[in-house]
Amino acid sequence: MERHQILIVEDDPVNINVLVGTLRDDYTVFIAKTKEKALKLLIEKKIDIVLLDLNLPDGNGLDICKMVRDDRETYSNPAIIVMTGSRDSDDELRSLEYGANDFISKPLHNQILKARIEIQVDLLRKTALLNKLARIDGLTEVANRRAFDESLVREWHRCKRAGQPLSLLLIDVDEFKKYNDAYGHTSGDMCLRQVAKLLIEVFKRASDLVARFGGEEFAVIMPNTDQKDAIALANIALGKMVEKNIPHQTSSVHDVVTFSGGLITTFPVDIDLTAEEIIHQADVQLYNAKKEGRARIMPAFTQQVASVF
Ligand SMILES: Nc1nc2c(ncn2[C@@H]2O[C@H](COP(=O)(O)OP(=O)(O)OP(=O)(O)O)[C@@H](O)[C@H]2O)c(=O)[nH]1
Repeated sequence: MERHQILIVEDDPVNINVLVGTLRDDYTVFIAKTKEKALKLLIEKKIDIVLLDLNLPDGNGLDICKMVRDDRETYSNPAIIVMTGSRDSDDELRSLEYGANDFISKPLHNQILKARIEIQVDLLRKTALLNKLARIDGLTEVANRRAFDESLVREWHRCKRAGQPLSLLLIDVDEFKKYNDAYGHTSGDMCLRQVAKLLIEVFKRASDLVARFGGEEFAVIMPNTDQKDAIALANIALGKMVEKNIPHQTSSVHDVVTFSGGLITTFPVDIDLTAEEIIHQADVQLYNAKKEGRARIMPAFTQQVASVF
């Protein structure tokens, strides 16, 4: 099971010793005795839980709460449990208002502290699972459109910064309406699952993303992939599709299921394209592939377009 990371923000050596002794067997523990060190660790490490003392030598612990909650891009977004010797209910209220998840009074009771931490860990696990499920297509179990949209924007920014090309392949199963009509919707579903499985097998780099783009359309984001490699991979996928030998007797293209692909490679990388424009250009190539007779990949470099939308 995943070992969670806890950051103890506390300057009292006695408290630190007690906390480390209580937690080190079950968690990876980091210690920050100042606000500054805590913020540094929250940038550098993926911290899951912060145990936060309010009175720190260089300021109030609640400043950390506020900064972390206001800037989720910079800091890891941990669960925060405020610990304080104060019995003041205003402190408790303010902690919660500043984004703390829980508040616990000192002196700490080890078992209660551990139980409170476990509640937060359980919530983190459930949230992570929900986030994952919200990005998966139920039928094919590849990334869904939402995950695709987020990934394309993120990867395109990253490739531009790194001066790398990005290739995008849009795939549409040929004459799929006829397939559904001939073999039934359930067979159609099974066919889409097989296409997804095949794409995952071909586009297997950790940075590649295979997604269901909609209906019988799939998309593959290939960061840091030039046109030559992207064409080669797309053609391997098409070859494997034919090899799968899924009968499609009513297709005018082939007697087995095939697909058409529109491929775009951003080149040069510094042009001012939006993610929507990249999709649009891949879609134009997909249209061309269909027009040219289907069961083929139509590649192109991106062209600067005046306005697409
Ligand atoms: N079985 C199944 N069919 C789907 C699903 N999503 C979309 N479709 C079907 O996919 C078909 C797409 O039809 P069209 O857009 O006309 O395209 P096509 O028949 O593939 O024709 P071309 O793209 O021109 O080759 C429609 O009949 C949709 O009902 C799905 O999840 N399961």
